[in-house]
This record gives sequence, C-alpha cells and structure tokens, in this order.
Amino acid sequence: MTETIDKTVVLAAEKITARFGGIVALKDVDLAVRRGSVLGLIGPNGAGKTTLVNVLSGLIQPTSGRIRFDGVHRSWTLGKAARSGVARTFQASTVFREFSVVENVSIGGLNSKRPVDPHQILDRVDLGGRAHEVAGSLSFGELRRLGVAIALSTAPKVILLDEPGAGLTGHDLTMLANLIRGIRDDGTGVVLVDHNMRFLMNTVDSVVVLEGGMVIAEGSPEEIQRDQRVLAAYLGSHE
Ligand SMILES: Nc1ncnc2c1ncn2[C@@H]1O[C@H](COP(=O)(O)OP(=O)(O)OP(=O)(O)O)[C@@H](O)[C@H]1O
Repeated sequence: MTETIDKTVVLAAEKITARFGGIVALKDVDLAVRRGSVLGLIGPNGAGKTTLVNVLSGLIQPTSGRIRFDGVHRSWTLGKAARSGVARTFQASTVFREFSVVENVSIGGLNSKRPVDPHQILDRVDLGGRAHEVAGSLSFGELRRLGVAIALSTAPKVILLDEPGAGLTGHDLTMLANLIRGIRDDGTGVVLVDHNMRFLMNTVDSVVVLEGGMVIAEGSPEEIQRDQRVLAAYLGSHE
C-alpha cells in the first residue's frame, strides 16, 4: 500500500509517548505543523506542552512514536533538528547581554547552512536602530524580539516559540503578534505555546489542546474557545 503524504505538513509528531519514570507526560500524541501556518499549543499546567516542544526540537527522545520532517521519518536529535531548519526560543532568554544586538544575531547564524543578513533580521523585528547597542540595554519586550531574531538567523523552516509573550503587555504583545504572523506569511511553520489566551487566540491559525499528556481537542481558535471539554479542562486546573 502506498502512503499518501500531506506536503503542506513540514514537521509531524506521530503517536508520541514520553514517560519520565512513572509519569506519562505525553501519550500517543499526533501533531502536524504546516508550512505558512501558526499552530497554538495550549493546556493547563503540566499538560505536556513543553515536553512536546522538547520532542519536536530533538532535545529529548520520546519513549515511543516517530518524528517526520519534510515527509520523511527521521531519528531526531537537537543537532539534526537544527540542521534541518527547526529553530526554537526558550522560556528563559538565551541572549548574551554583554554582546551587541547584531553580534547576538550573527552568533545565532554561525552554524547555519543558509546564512541570513543579521541587519535584515533586526529590521524585521524592529530592532534595526539598536544593532550596535549592548543587548543588556534592551527593554524586556525588545529582548523577546531579539530572542526571535536569533531563532530567525538560521532561516528556519519551523520555529518553536515557548511562551514568547510571558510578562509582556500592550504594544510589546501587539508587535510580537505581528512579527509571528509575518514569519508565517513567509511560509515558515510556527508552533506557539503561551498562557496568554487572548494573545494566542489572536495570533494562531489553529489550536491543539493537551490535557494530561493527551490531545483533547483541535480546531480553529473559534471552535476551541467554545469547546466544552477545553473549558472544563481549564476550569478544573485553577488557572
Ligand atoms: N525531566 C522531567 N522529569 C520528570 N518529570 C517531568 C520532566 N519534564 C516534565 N515532567 C513532567 O511531565 C508533565 C508534563 O510537563 P510539561 O512541562 O511538559 O507541561 P507543560 O504543559 O509545559 O506545563 P507548564 O504550562 O506548567 O509549563 C508534568 O507532570 C511534569 O512534571
């Protein structure tokens, strides 16, 4: 039997299970990241979101299940994922505060097979005018955008954003949402994990909901916001 491969999917998790000792962090999770689309990953605390991002980025190996990239099953490590074009930002900032803003982006792109002009990236995240200042002088919101710029320095096909909006408000959140939509419009697949529901729902094209390590719902932001199982999962989680 020949397998039909969906070419719009750039990165897929297939039946991923991840156990830590007795804890089942993910159970039989399927997830498809599409080119030119933002996928929101939500769920109460401990639902498995970060574990799934860790599996997709090759940081941890699942107990079972497979990763498919560009239609091909792959053994997936951090190095292989990075070289294939999967970039990630972390909850904690990975910026070198004593280096200049542009040096941070240049360092990020050092091992890239597809080098990108760091000044072009900085213009894109609205930091072009700050290129030669030390990164430590940036505001909280600017540091977050620099984190995204560093991820973009490898010209990724997929970008995994783990809580990029945490602690941001107002104008900073609007700029971040515009930036993420711009990255999507260039054809990149985006995964967005964030606890700020309004920001996430306004930014994504589709949503996957995890609870207790399992996918309990998926759909458009509108569908998810009126899904009774999702509302119950959140009400029961004391968030
Ligand atoms: N390295 C680890 N060792 C042991 N247990 C872990 C490890 N990483 C995650 N877990 C457990 O796996 C489950 C899922 O955790 P995970 O951090 O993926 O959830 P999350 O949805 O990202 O939560 P949050 O929203 O609080 O960040 C939790 O029960 C967590 O305690």
